[in-house]
Amino acid sequence: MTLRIGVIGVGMIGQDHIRRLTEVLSGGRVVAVSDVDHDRARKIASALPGCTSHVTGEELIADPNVDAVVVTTWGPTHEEFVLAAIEAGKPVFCEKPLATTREACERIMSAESGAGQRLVQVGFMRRFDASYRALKDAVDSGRIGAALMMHCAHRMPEAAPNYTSEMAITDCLIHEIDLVRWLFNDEIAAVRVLKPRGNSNTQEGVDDPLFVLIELGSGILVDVEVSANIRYGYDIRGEVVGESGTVALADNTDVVLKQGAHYSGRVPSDWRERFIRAYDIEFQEWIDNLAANKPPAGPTSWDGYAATAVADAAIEAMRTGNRKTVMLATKPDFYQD
Ligand SMILES: NC(=O)c1ccc[n+]([C@@H]2O[C@H](COP(=O)([O-])OP(=O)(O)OC[C@H]3O[C@@H](n4cnc5c(N)ncnc54)[C@H](O)[C@@H]3O)[C@@H](O)[C@H]2O)c1
Ligand SMILES: O[C@H]1[C@H](O)[C@@H](O)[C@H](O)[C@@H](O)[C@H]1O
Repeated sequence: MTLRIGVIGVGMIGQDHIRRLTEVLSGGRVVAVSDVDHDRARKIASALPGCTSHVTGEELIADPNVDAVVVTTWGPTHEEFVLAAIEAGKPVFCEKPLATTREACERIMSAESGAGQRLVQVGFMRRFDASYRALKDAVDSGRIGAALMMHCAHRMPEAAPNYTSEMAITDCLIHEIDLVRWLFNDEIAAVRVLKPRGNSNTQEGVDDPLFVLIELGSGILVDVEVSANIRYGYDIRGEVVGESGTVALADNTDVVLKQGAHYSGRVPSDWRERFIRAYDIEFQEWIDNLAANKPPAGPTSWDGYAATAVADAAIEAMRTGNRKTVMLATKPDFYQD
């Protein structure tokens, strides 16, 4: 059976996901699209066989030909579409963030648990990345002893013109927030945000880079550099320091060139290149689970909530310069593994 998928929001990542669902993966087909930019939606639909363009996301969700929904609109609009999909009883894959406030995430969790079935998966694709999975295997194997610290870097070559200091947290750091919760199977207890000397490549009024210190419940400390305008490429780094060894993500280059007494490799140009396989695996597993009538097995609404709650705390920490404790609700039984 082919899963008939509707995509709401056909901008950069929406189009990239449509490409993979159409050209790379099996078992799914994009049958409907929608975007506030109606012309863009119509254009995308006309290039896909048997695809309808809907004027609103709600119309798309109500379309009886749509079995499952992908939400790739701007963050503040995610809540309404995720809630509408839950209301319609349709599985929904929502790009990060699940929603932009913790209250909105709570409303989603309450609607989903009220519906009595897991319908939501959040697009934290690093959990599906081969390098991060190998990093987790190494940590879980105990070969480096207990993990004590982690150093991360989230480096982008050039921020979009609408980039703000808050987006460094809600759009970028949110990946590390989810990642360390998953990697160490623990919740984040507190966060601090420091502002190093500013990068002169960055727009006036934007704090870039940021240096973030995350404390996990177990006492593991994680530092994250978020650099939005580092020019040389899109570079995602991570090294876990254990009691008797370290394990780090390797550089993602296919070859190392040695020439003229130098060696070099490729640095990805953006997230599409760096995580291309992770997104493929994320979506193939999502389709396969739904086709087998199983609930989605990726990041849940609880994960989306926890990440947004930590991001809220980090924004407050950035504003005040102080350490901010993270207050999480009790994890509902519905989301216990
Ligand atoms: N997981 C990742 O690595 C990753 C990468 C990029 C983007 N994202 C997330 O995906 C989402 C989209 O990002 P993007 O870079 O594609 O942005 P984008 O601006 O390129 O595309 C967003 C699209 O949504 C449309 N849209 C906005 N509000 C809408 C609404 N109410 N109804 C219908 N359409 C609407 C816009 O017109 C636009 O076409 C964001 O939440 C972003 O954080 C995740
Ligand atoms: O929206 C993008 C995307 O989520 C990328 O994965 C992340 O590295 C970028 O920082 C962010 O701006």
